[in-house]
Amino acid sequence: MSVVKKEYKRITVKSLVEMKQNGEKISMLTAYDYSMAKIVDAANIDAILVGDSASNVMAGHETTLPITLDQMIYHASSVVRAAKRALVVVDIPFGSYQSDSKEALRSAIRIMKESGAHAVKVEGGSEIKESVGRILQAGIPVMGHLGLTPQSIYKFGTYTVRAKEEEEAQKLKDDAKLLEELGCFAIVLEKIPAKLAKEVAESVSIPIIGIGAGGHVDGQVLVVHDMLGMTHEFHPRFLRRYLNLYDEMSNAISQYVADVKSKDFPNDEESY
Ligand SMILES: Nc1nc(=O)c2c([nH]1)NC[C@@H]1CN(c3ccc(C(=O)N[C@@H](CCC(=O)O)C(=O)O)cc3)CN21
Ligand SMILES: CC(C)C(=O)C(=O)O
Ligand SMILES: [Mg+2]
Repeated sequence: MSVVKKEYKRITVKSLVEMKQNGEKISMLTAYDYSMAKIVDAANIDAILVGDSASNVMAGHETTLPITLDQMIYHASSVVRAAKRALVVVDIPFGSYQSDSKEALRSAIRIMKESGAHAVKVEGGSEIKESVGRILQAGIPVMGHLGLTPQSIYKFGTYTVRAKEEEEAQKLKDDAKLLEELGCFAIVLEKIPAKLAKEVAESVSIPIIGIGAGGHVDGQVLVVHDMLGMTHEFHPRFLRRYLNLYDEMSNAISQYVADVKSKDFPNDEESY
């Protein structure tokens, strides 16, 4: 009997750029652990984001600020072991790239070396251009992130739609151009008007991946726990829920508790 090994064609940063050129939309979801990443990868997702939203979803923090570089590397290495096909992108966490470009490069190198991921993502535009440039010079692909940038939540105070006013919209457009010129392979645009996101997507040649940025961009990203309905208290307008896993899991776990209490579990067939 011959063992047929399943062949996967790895998605690369180049594949994503080609997908934009061919008008094929890019699908991206987060994952923070091996079991979830296995499922996401096997469903033919194009890219997996090891988001610093792990700070909220995995660790229960109020914001993305507390998660550390070591913790991101732990999540990323678990995801990399599962992902056979998807491109794996890792958020550099707050505090690991803002001080200076050397620190930024050191953080990016640690992520690439210790997790085996394929690219990093950073929040911001002109403020971090030296850091982005330096990481790119080392041969590490960088994804940008503009619009609602959760690592600077305390500067804004709210998670409302960004760049509704002309001045902020113009800065966002300039930042997108700058990130493209620096050599970023893609940009996430979070929670901005669809019209502005469309303009940006049409003005740059690198893929624009939206979350709450409308349908006229090159791809979409969501937090996987949100679209599966595990974070049932979170319901922004941009979120489409494909399952209500919170309810399904609650019911299953309640049933297990009841079965143990009533001595229904385990039965003879489940015993030795
Ligand atoms: N589970 C989860 N999903 C995410 O998409 C996500 C995280 N966590 N953590 C990091 C950031 C934070 N993000 C957010 C947070 C809040 C809204 C939001 O729309 N919140 C309110 C509205 C707030 C307002 O208008 O003032 C809402 O409608 O739920 C959007 C994206 C996106 N990221
Ligand atoms: C929401 C996405 C884009 C993200 O940055 C994250 O999950 O951390
Ligand atoms: Mg993030």
